[in-house]
Amino acid sequence: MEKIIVRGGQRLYGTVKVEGAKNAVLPVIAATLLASDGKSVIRDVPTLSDVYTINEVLRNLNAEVSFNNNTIVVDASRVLKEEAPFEYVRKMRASVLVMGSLLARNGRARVALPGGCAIGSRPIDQHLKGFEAMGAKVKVGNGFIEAEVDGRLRGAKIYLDFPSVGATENIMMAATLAKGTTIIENVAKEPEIVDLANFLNKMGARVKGAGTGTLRIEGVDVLFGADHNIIPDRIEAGTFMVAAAITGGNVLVQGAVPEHLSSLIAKMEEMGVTIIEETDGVRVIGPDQLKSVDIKTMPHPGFPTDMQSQMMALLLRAEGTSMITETVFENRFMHVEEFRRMNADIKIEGRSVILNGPSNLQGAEVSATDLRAAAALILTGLVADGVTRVTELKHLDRGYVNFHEKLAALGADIERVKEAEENVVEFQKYVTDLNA
Ligand SMILES: CC(=O)N[C@H]1[C@@H](OP(=O)(O)OP(=O)(O)OC[C@H]2O[C@@H](n3ccc(=O)[nH]c3=O)[C@H](O)[C@@H]2O)O[C@H](CO)[C@@H](O)[C@@H]1O
Ligand SMILES: C=C(OP(=O)(O)O)C(=O)O
Repeated sequence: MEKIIVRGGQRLYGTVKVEGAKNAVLPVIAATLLASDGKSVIRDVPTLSDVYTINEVLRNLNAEVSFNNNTIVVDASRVLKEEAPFEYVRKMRASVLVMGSLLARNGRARVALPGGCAIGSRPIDQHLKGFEAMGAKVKVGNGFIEAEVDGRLRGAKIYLDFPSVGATENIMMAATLAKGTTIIENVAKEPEIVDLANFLNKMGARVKGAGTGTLRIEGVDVLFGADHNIIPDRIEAGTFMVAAAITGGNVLVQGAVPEHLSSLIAKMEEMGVTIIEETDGVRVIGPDQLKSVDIKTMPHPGFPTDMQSQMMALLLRAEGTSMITETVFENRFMHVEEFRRMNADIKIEGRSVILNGPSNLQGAEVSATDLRAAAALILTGLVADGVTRVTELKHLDRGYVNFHEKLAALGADIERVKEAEENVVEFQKYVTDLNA
């Protein structure tokens, strides 16, 4: 088992570069299946386990995929298969995003039912409602969802009950090759939706309205491979912004796009953090004492749920009482118990968490409950007294490239070890301290 070991107490200084966005690249890779002619070239792709998983999904569907130097090339021009098995969907829920493309290209798709996960039940009823409105027959049974259409999908008017990111993406992809025009209302407005729409339009699709509440998609007969650069990862950027602020450091987060981060910037400024927009990114300077604030997660441009646990780490250090309310996922507070192990003064009340700060944080052995919780626990370790060991790093590797190395380059006392190596590392530290 691997662990990250953090020794608290170092302020972070320097520059960190943001990778391409996980949540943009996954739907873009799924969209490459729509091209029956030509290759797609996707650049600035982060080397994350989720990316390797979706590449495997595509290869199993008979697409040719190569991944070198942060660039993916996909040739989906051969006849595609139609099934994404449970082995992939279990590893990564975003595998369901191939459904819209497959249905549009093949007229049939079979994808394993995702099931619940550590942050909530996460149904996909809104995706399926969209496919049905476009003429597909959807059947759920034996752990699979099967969707089939006679001939081509047909343009339709669809209203989403909630601005679901995945449903917006899946239905948008399906609609690109439908006969006629599709209008989707109450759609998600996340920057990753805009990135996907831009890629689809480069492929020859006609998508309008991305970034607003309504999408209008005129179906076309054929789509072609296209060349595309993925947008910077706003959640990775936000995580390093919190790392700078929590340690009272001064860090330039290179590649961070301020317009994608406006709710986070506003909340951090309310807490007393200095944020400076520079030409190539965002500089974050942490104050000596953070102020408490209240936060409510919402669909974009509201405060992102994917920054909730990292902000919780920051609020543990703030003076006074703060409240965080989670409205996007019904069960995204699993990390609270782990924070408690680090002596956090924190309690759950329904869909909210109340924090009384600043907590006198202590290093402890903690377990990552999901991807962002993994990052949040490591951030807490940066300011806790003593040593923090974080396990279950498979979650971290889904969304962060070389997280501990990037933090170490900024001055953190952090390393990643296999369990057997840990004793050796501890011994080396002991000898170094003795000689100091
Ligand atoms: C790969 C990716 O991009 N993941 C992001 C995406 O996930 P994902 O696309 O799964 O998130 P959604 O926006 O779809 O889900 C938001 C809420 O809507 C509910 N819902 C969703 C679809 C549906 O058919 N029915 C339904 O009830 C979900 O259970 C959840 O409570 O957006 C989330 C919300 O910003 C982020 O946390 C994830 O990091
Ligand atoms: C919840 C997340 O991702 P996913 O939807 O892929 O589980 C996330 O990125 O924080």
